[in-house]
Amino acid sequence: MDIELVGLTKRYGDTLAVDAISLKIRSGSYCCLLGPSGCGKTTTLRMIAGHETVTSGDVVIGPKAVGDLAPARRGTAMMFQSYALFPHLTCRDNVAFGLRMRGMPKAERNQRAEAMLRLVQMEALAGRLPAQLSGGQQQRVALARALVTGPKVLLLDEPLSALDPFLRVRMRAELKRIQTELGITFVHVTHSQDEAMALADLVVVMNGGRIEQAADPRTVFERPATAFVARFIGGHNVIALPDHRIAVRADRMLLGPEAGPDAVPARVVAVEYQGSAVHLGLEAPDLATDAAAPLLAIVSDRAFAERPLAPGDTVRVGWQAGEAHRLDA
Ligand SMILES: Nc1ncnc2c1ncn2[C@@H]1O[C@H](COP(=O)(O)OP(=O)(O)OP(=O)(O)O)[C@@H](O)[C@H]1O
Repeated sequence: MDIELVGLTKRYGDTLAVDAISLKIRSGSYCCLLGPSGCGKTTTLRMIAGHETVTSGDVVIGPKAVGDLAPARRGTAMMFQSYALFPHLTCRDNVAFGLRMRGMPKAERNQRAEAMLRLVQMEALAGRLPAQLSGGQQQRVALARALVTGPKVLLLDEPLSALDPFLRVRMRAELKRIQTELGITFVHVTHSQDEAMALADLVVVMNGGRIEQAADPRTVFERPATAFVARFIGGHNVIALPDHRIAVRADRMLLGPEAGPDAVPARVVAVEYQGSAVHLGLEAPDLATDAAAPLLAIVSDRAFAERPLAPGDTVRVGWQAGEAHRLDA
Protein backbone atom coordinates (compact mmCIF):
# COMPACT_ATOMS: atom_id res chain seq x y z
CA MET A 1 0.00 0.00 0.00
CA ASP A 2 1.24 3.54 -0.80
CA ILE A 3 2.03 5.75 2.16
CA GLU A 4 1.93 9.52 1.99
CA LEU A 5 2.99 11.91 4.71
CA VAL A 6 1.58 15.40 4.25
CA GLY A 7 3.10 18.21 6.28
CA LEU A 8 3.47 15.76 9.15
CA THR A 9 4.47 17.54 12.36
CA LYS A 10 5.06 16.48 15.96
CA ARG A 11 5.73 18.82 18.83
CA TYR A 12 6.56 17.80 22.38
CA GLY A 13 6.20 21.06 24.31
CA ASP A 14 8.96 23.26 22.91
CA THR A 15 10.63 20.42 21.00
CA LEU A 16 9.77 20.20 17.33
CA ALA A 17 10.52 16.50 16.84
CA VAL A 18 9.14 16.27 13.28
CA ASP A 19 8.87 19.46 11.26
CA ALA A 20 6.22 19.41 8.52
CA ILE A 21 7.65 16.56 6.48
CA SER A 22 6.06 15.45 3.22
CA LEU A 23 6.96 12.16 1.60
CA LYS A 24 5.53 9.55 -0.77
CA ILE A 25 6.47 5.90 -0.27
CA ARG A 26 5.39 3.71 -3.16
CA SER A 27 3.52 0.49 -2.50
CA GLY A 28 5.85 -2.50 -2.29
CA SER A 29 8.98 -0.47 -1.75
CA TYR A 30 11.58 -0.75 0.97
CA CYS A 31 11.99 2.65 2.60
CA CYS A 32 14.68 3.43 5.18
CA LEU A 33 14.41 6.46 7.44
CA LEU A 34 18.05 7.30 8.10
CA GLY A 35 19.59 9.91 10.35
CA PRO A 36 21.47 10.65 13.55
CA SER A 37 20.03 10.16 17.02
CA GLY A 38 17.18 12.55 17.79
CA CYS A 39 16.43 13.52 14.16
CA GLY A 40 12.79 12.35 14.42
CA LYS A 41 12.90 8.94 12.72
CA THR A 42 11.18 6.96 15.45
CA THR A 43 8.58 9.65 16.03
CA THR A 44 7.75 9.59 12.31
CA LEU A 45 7.42 5.80 12.36
CA ARG A 46 5.23 5.90 15.45
CA MET A 47 2.92 8.43 13.84
CA ILE A 48 2.54 6.16 10.80
CA ALA A 49 1.74 3.26 13.15
CA GLY A 50 -0.70 5.32 15.19
CA HIS A 51 1.26 4.84 18.42
CA GLU A 52 1.86 8.58 18.54
CA THR A 53 -0.64 11.38 17.93
CA VAL A 54 -0.01 13.86 15.14
CA THR A 55 0.35 17.55 16.03
CA SER A 56 -0.58 18.59 12.49
CA GLY A 57 -0.54 17.17 8.98
CA ASP A 58 -1.71 13.79 7.74
CA VAL A 59 -0.69 10.19 7.33
CA VAL A 60 -2.35 8.62 4.28
CA ILE A 61 -2.13 4.85 3.85
CA GLY A 62 -3.58 3.53 0.59
CA PRO A 63 -6.63 5.58 -0.30
CA LYS A 64 -7.39 7.14 3.05
CA ALA A 65 -6.05 9.42 5.77
CA VAL A 66 -5.63 7.24 8.84
CA GLY A 67 -5.26 9.96 11.47
CA ASP A 68 -8.41 8.85 13.27
CA LEU A 69 -7.80 5.11 13.05
CA ALA A 70 -6.45 2.99 15.90
CA PRO A 71 -3.12 1.24 15.18
CA ALA A 72 -4.81 -2.14 14.65
CA ARG A 73 -7.05 -0.71 11.91
CA ARG A 74 -4.36 0.85 9.74
CA GLY A 75 -3.18 -2.29 7.95
CA THR A 76 0.26 -1.82 9.50
CA ALA A 77 2.30 -4.01 11.83
CA MET A 78 5.30 -2.97 13.86
CA MET A 79 8.49 -4.79 14.72
CA PHE A 80 10.60 -3.45 17.53
CA GLN A 81 14.26 -3.48 18.44
CA SER A 82 13.54 -5.61 21.51
CA TYR A 83 11.71 -8.64 20.23
CA ALA A 84 9.19 -8.63 23.09
CA LEU A 85 8.18 -12.27 22.67
CA PHE A 86 5.98 -13.83 25.36
CA PRO A 87 8.45 -15.92 27.40
CA HIS A 88 5.94 -18.61 28.39
CA LEU A 89 4.70 -19.27 24.83
CA THR A 90 6.40 -21.42 22.18
CA CYS A 91 7.51 -19.84 18.93
CA ARG A 92 4.40 -21.20 17.22
CA ASP A 93 2.08 -19.78 19.88
CA ASN A 94 3.93 -16.46 19.89
CA VAL A 95 3.37 -16.14 16.16
CA ALA A 96 -0.24 -17.34 16.37
CA PHE A 97 -1.06 -14.97 19.24
CA GLY A 98 -2.42 -12.13 17.09
CA LEU A 99 -4.66 -14.57 15.23
CA ARG A 100 -5.96 -16.00 18.52
CA MET A 101 -6.89 -12.46 19.55
CA ARG A 102 -8.89 -12.22 16.33
CA GLY A 103 -10.78 -15.40 17.20
CA MET A 104 -9.29 -17.63 14.49
CA PRO A 105 -9.79 -21.37 15.22
CA LYS A 106 -6.74 -23.18 16.53
CA ALA A 107 -6.02 -25.48 13.59
CA GLU A 108 -6.12 -22.61 11.10
CA ARG A 109 -4.00 -20.25 13.18
CA ASN A 110 -1.37 -22.92 13.76
CA GLN A 111 -1.25 -23.54 10.05
CA ARG A 112 -0.77 -19.83 9.35
CA ALA A 113 1.84 -19.54 12.11
CA GLU A 114 3.77 -22.49 10.68
CA ALA A 115 3.71 -20.93 7.22
CA MET A 116 5.17 -17.72 8.63
CA LEU A 117 7.82 -19.64 10.57
CA ARG A 118 8.73 -21.35 7.30
CA LEU A 119 9.10 -17.96 5.62
CA VAL A 120 11.62 -16.89 8.27
CA GLN A 121 13.25 -20.37 8.28
CA MET A 122 12.30 -21.17 11.87
CA GLU A 123 9.84 -24.04 11.32
CA ALA A 124 12.23 -26.59 12.84
CA LEU A 125 12.20 -24.72 16.17
CA ALA A 126 8.46 -23.98 16.29
CA GLY A 127 8.00 -25.81 19.62
CA ARG A 128 10.79 -23.99 21.51
CA LEU A 129 10.40 -21.24 24.08
CA PRO A 130 12.05 -17.84 23.40
CA ALA A 131 14.67 -18.44 26.12
CA GLN A 132 15.88 -21.46 24.12
CA LEU A 133 16.66 -19.32 21.06
CA SER A 134 19.56 -17.09 20.03
CA GLY A 135 19.01 -13.38 19.50
CA GLY A 136 18.86 -13.79 15.73
CA GLN A 137 16.35 -16.62 16.03
CA GLN A 138 14.16 -14.63 18.42
CA GLN A 139 14.20 -11.86 15.93
CA ARG A 140 13.01 -14.12 13.14
CA VAL A 141 10.12 -15.21 15.33
CA ALA A 142 9.28 -11.58 16.08
CA LEU A 143 9.28 -10.91 12.35
CA ALA A 144 6.94 -13.86 11.71
CA ARG A 145 4.67 -12.59 14.46
CA ALA A 146 4.53 -9.12 12.94
CA LEU A 147 3.72 -10.56 9.49
CA VAL A 148 1.17 -13.22 10.43
CA THR A 149 -1.89 -10.98 10.32
CA GLY A 150 -1.11 -10.02 6.72
CA PRO A 151 -0.22 -6.33 7.11
CA LYS A 152 0.11 -4.20 3.98
CA VAL A 153 2.86 -2.18 5.64
CA LEU A 154 5.55 -3.39 8.03
CA LEU A 155 7.17 -0.77 10.26
CA LEU A 156 10.56 -1.71 11.71
CA ASP A 157 12.29 0.31 14.42
CA GLU A 158 16.07 -0.40 14.44
CA PRO A 159 15.30 -4.11 14.00
CA LEU A 160 18.95 -5.18 13.62
CA SER A 161 20.66 -3.08 16.26
CA ALA A 162 20.68 -5.76 18.97
CA LEU A 163 22.49 -8.27 16.74
CA ASP A 164 26.23 -8.75 16.41
CA PRO A 165 27.73 -7.37 13.18
CA PHE A 166 27.91 -10.73 11.40
CA LEU A 167 24.32 -11.65 12.18
CA ARG A 168 23.19 -8.15 11.33
CA VAL A 169 24.43 -8.50 7.76
CA ARG A 170 22.79 -11.91 7.44
CA MET A 171 19.45 -10.76 8.83
CA ARG A 172 19.53 -7.73 6.62
CA ALA A 173 19.64 -9.99 3.58
CA GLU A 174 16.77 -11.98 5.07
CA LEU A 175 14.67 -8.85 5.56
CA LYS A 176 15.20 -7.90 1.94
CA ARG A 177 14.32 -11.40 0.73
CA ILE A 178 11.13 -11.50 2.79
CA GLN A 179 10.07 -8.03 1.72
CA THR A 180 10.61 -8.94 -1.94
CA GLU A 181 8.77 -12.24 -1.52
CA LEU A 182 5.75 -10.66 0.17
CA GLY A 183 5.78 -7.54 -1.98
CA ILE A 184 4.52 -5.34 0.88
CA THR A 185 5.82 -1.93 1.91
CA PHE A 186 8.55 -1.88 4.57
CA VAL A 187 9.47 1.30 6.46
CA HIS A 188 12.65 0.70 8.43
CA VAL A 189 14.26 3.15 10.87
CA THR A 190 18.04 3.00 11.12
CA HIS A 191 20.99 5.20 11.97
CA SER A 192 23.29 2.99 9.87
CA GLN A 193 24.18 4.25 6.40
CA ASP A 194 25.32 0.79 5.34
CA GLU A 195 22.03 -0.74 6.34
CA ALA A 196 20.00 1.89 4.50
CA MET A 197 22.17 1.62 1.39
CA ALA A 198 21.95 -2.18 1.37
CA LEU A 199 18.21 -2.44 1.90
CA ALA A 200 16.34 0.56 0.64
CA ASP A 201 14.69 1.43 -2.63
CA LEU A 202 14.04 4.80 -1.05
CA VAL A 203 16.50 6.33 1.44
CA VAL A 204 15.08 9.22 3.46
CA VAL A 205 17.87 11.16 5.18
CA MET A 206 16.53 13.13 8.15
CA ASN A 207 18.15 15.84 10.25
CA GLY A 208 16.60 18.01 12.95
CA GLY A 209 13.05 16.83 12.24
CA ARG A 210 13.26 17.55 8.50
CA ILE A 211 14.00 15.57 5.37
CA GLU A 212 17.34 16.51 3.81
CA GLN A 213 16.96 14.15 0.85
CA ALA A 214 14.67 11.31 -0.25
CA ALA A 215 15.96 9.28 -3.19
CA ASP A 216 17.24 5.88 -4.24
CA PRO A 217 20.57 4.86 -2.63
CA ARG A 218 22.62 5.49 -5.72
CA THR A 219 21.34 9.03 -6.13
CA VAL A 220 21.93 9.76 -2.46
CA PHE A 221 25.51 8.55 -2.79
CA GLU A 222 26.31 10.05 -6.18
CA ARG A 223 24.38 13.28 -5.81
CA PRO A 224 23.96 14.12 -2.12
CA ALA A 225 21.62 17.12 -1.95
CA THR A 226 23.24 18.85 0.99
CA ALA A 227 26.51 18.99 2.90
CA PHE A 228 24.76 17.19 5.76
CA VAL A 229 23.84 14.26 3.50
CA ALA A 230 27.34 14.10 2.00
CA ARG A 231 28.91 13.97 5.45
CA PHE A 232 26.36 11.63 6.97
CA ILE A 233 26.52 9.12 4.12
CA GLY A 234 30.30 9.26 4.36
CA GLY A 235 32.90 8.69 1.68
CA HIS A 236 32.70 12.32 0.51
CA ASN A 237 34.71 15.48 0.96
CA VAL A 238 32.73 18.69 1.37
CA ILE A 239 34.75 21.60 0.02
CA ALA A 240 33.80 25.29 0.23
CA LEU A 241 34.30 27.37 -2.92
CA PRO A 242 33.83 31.16 -2.86
CA ASP A 243 30.06 31.04 -3.56
CA HIS A 244 28.93 27.46 -2.96
CA ARG A 245 30.01 24.11 -1.64
CA ILE A 246 30.83 20.94 -3.54
CA ALA A 247 31.09 17.28 -2.64
CA VAL A 248 33.73 15.04 -4.17
CA ARG A 249 33.72 11.33 -3.53
CA ALA A 250 36.77 10.22 -1.57
CA ASP A 251 37.41 7.37 -4.01
CA ARG A 252 37.52 9.88 -6.89
CA MET A 253 40.29 12.00 -5.39
CA LEU A 254 43.41 11.89 -7.55
CA LEU A 255 46.88 11.91 -6.04
CA GLY A 256 50.36 12.60 -7.33
CA PRO A 257 51.02 12.82 -11.09
CA GLU A 258 47.38 11.91 -11.95
CA ALA A 259 46.03 14.80 -9.91
CA GLY A 260 46.20 17.15 -12.89
CA PRO A 261 47.23 20.78 -13.38
CA ASP A 262 44.72 22.25 -10.89
CA ALA A 263 45.87 20.04 -8.05
CA VAL A 264 46.97 21.55 -4.75
CA PRO A 265 49.65 20.39 -2.32
CA ALA A 266 48.58 18.34 0.68
CA ARG A 267 50.23 16.72 3.65
CA VAL A 268 49.41 13.15 4.58
CA VAL A 269 48.18 13.05 8.20
CA ALA A 270 46.72 9.55 8.42
CA VAL A 271 47.07 6.23 6.61
CA GLU A 272 44.52 3.52 7.38
CA TYR A 273 44.77 0.11 5.78
CA GLN A 274 41.27 -1.29 5.13
CA GLY A 275 41.96 -4.43 3.13
CA SER A 276 40.89 -3.76 -0.43
CA ALA A 277 41.52 -0.02 -0.05
CA VAL A 278 43.67 2.41 1.89
CA HIS A 279 42.13 5.52 3.47
CA LEU A 280 44.36 8.57 3.49
CA GLY A 281 43.76 11.64 5.61
CA LEU A 282 45.13 14.78 3.93
CA GLU A 283 45.54 18.38 4.98
CA ALA A 284 45.43 20.77 2.03
CA PRO A 285 45.78 24.39 3.19
CA ASP A 286 44.49 25.68 -0.17
CA LEU A 287 41.16 23.85 0.10
CA ALA A 288 38.50 25.04 2.54
CA THR A 289 36.87 21.98 3.99
CA ASP A 290 34.27 23.37 6.34
CA ALA A 291 34.43 20.50 8.77
CA ALA A 292 37.33 20.08 11.14
CA ALA A 293 38.13 16.70 9.60
CA PRO A 294 40.97 16.32 7.07
CA LEU A 295 40.29 15.48 3.43
CA LEU A 296 39.76 11.81 2.76
CA ALA A 297 41.20 10.01 -0.24
CA ILE A 298 40.43 6.33 -0.78
CA VAL A 299 42.88 4.51 -3.03
CA SER A 300 42.89 0.85 -4.00
CA ASP A 301 45.38 -1.38 -2.19
CA ARG A 302 47.12 -1.98 -5.51
CA ALA A 303 47.53 1.71 -6.34
CA PHE A 304 48.79 2.34 -2.81
CA ALA A 305 51.33 -0.48 -3.07
CA GLU A 306 52.66 1.02 -6.31
CA ARG A 307 53.06 4.43 -4.73
CA PRO A 308 53.03 4.17 -0.94
CA LEU A 309 52.60 7.23 1.26
CA ALA A 310 53.31 7.75 4.95
CA PRO A 311 52.21 10.39 7.44
CA GLY A 312 54.26 13.54 6.91
CA ASP A 313 54.67 13.02 3.14
CA THR A 314 53.49 15.71 0.79
CA VAL A 315 51.46 14.88 -2.31
CA ARG A 316 49.42 16.78 -4.85
CA VAL A 317 45.68 16.23 -4.65
CA GLY A 318 42.92 17.03 -7.13
CA TRP A 319 39.90 15.62 -8.97
CA GLN A 320 38.42 15.66 -12.42
CA ALA A 321 36.00 18.52 -12.97
CA GLY A 322 33.09 16.15 -13.62
CA GLU A 323 33.52 14.58 -10.19
CA ALA A 324 32.67 17.75 -8.27
CA HIS A 325 29.03 17.78 -7.31
CA ARG A 326 27.42 21.08 -6.34
CA LEU A 327 25.52 21.08 -3.02
CA ASP A 328 22.27 22.98 -2.48
CA ALA A 329 22.94 23.75 1.16
N1 LIG B 1 7.83 11.48 24.43
C1 LIG B 1 8.65 12.51 24.18
N2 LIG B 1 8.61 13.63 24.91
C2 LIG B 1 9.43 14.68 24.65
N3 LIG B 1 10.33 14.70 23.65
C3 LIG B 1 10.42 13.60 22.88
C4 LIG B 1 9.61 12.45 23.10
N4 LIG B 1 9.92 11.52 22.16
C5 LIG B 1 10.90 12.06 21.41
N5 LIG B 1 11.20 13.32 21.83
C6 LIG B 1 12.20 14.22 21.23
O1 LIG B 1 11.91 14.34 19.85
C7 LIG B 1 13.09 14.34 19.07
C8 LIG B 1 13.04 13.21 18.04
O2 LIG B 1 13.08 11.96 18.71
P1 LIG B 1 13.05 10.56 17.96
O3 LIG B 1 13.00 9.49 18.98
O4 LIG B 1 12.00 10.57 16.93
O5 LIG B 1 14.47 10.55 17.24
P2 LIG B 1 15.22 9.37 16.51
O6 LIG B 1 15.73 9.96 15.25
O7 LIG B 1 14.36 8.19 16.40
O8 LIG B 1 16.42 9.10 17.49
P3 LIG B 1 17.10 7.70 17.96
O9 LIG B 1 17.88 7.22 16.78
O10 LIG B 1 17.98 8.15 19.09
O11 LIG B 1 16.00 6.81 18.38
C9 LIG B 1 14.24 14.24 20.06
O12 LIG B 1 14.72 15.53 20.30
C10 LIG B 1 13.60 13.65 21.29
O13 LIG B 1 14.29 14.06 22.44
